[in-house]
Amino acid sequence: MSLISLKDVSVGYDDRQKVLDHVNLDILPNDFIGVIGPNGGGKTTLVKTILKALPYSGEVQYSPVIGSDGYRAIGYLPQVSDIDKSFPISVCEVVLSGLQARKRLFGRYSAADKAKALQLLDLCGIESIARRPIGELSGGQLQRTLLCRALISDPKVLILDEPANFVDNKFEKELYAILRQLNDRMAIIMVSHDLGTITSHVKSIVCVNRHVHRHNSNVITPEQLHNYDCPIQIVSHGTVPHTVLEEHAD
Ligand SMILES: Nc1ncnc2c1ncn2[C@@H]1O[C@H](COP(=O)(O)OP(=O)(O)OP(=O)(O)O)[C@@H](O)[C@H]1O
Repeated sequence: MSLISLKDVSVGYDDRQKVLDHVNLDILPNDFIGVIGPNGGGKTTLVKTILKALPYSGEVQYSPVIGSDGYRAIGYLPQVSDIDKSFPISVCEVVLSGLQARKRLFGRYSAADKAKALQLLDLCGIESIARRPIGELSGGQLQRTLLCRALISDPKVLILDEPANFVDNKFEKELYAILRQLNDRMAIIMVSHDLGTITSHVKSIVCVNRHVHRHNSNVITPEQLHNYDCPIQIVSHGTVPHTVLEEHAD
């Protein structure tokens, strides 16, 4: 059964062309989806629509497991550039804020909540900076902090928007190992421009370029790439095999 179901969903920011056009997509338990597409193709818009954070037409249905507002059941790691680092709050407080409804920032936390936050910070290798204000963090430290915040409510769906931006190669490897473990108990949706890397970690691929196509495999064939309206560049890392595809016209 789907955890989240998008039915005939369209989104536009103004009267110009739709950014997402008649999208149908199901998110299933234990999915590990890589969301790829050209710059401006609508990947972040798709994620925000799944979170019901944007006006849309059509239906975004949450299963009873997710609840009516998705609060707690959907963990979200936004792009680091979306975060206001001038806000006077510590790393630990940011992580704990993942237990609050999105509209509230501060609340009372139990000793167990705080222990959980420290455990997650330890998992991500940043327990030593738990008290540091977020204004003093590097991009990679902030990224890890936001990952802990997304995980503290034990979500059923974890959504990551470009999680490997800013993190170093070492933590990127650790991150994928952590995600593999988490995938045993939660669906994961990961936006990335780095097609070569994500195809070796995800189970399925969703291509977004105004339209959305889901491929239930982590291998993309040249035929499937016809769904894009632009040339594709594939970047290879280390031992990840890469394929160079011809430019296609449509
Ligand atoms: N708040 C907004 N107001 C108006 N237009 C927007 C807004 N957010 C996004 N857009 C436009 O919607 C389109 C899709 O943007 P979106 O950020 O979803 O794409 P993306 O695939 O995530 O891009 P990128 O790979 O560059 O992060 C772009 O043309 C963008 O300019």
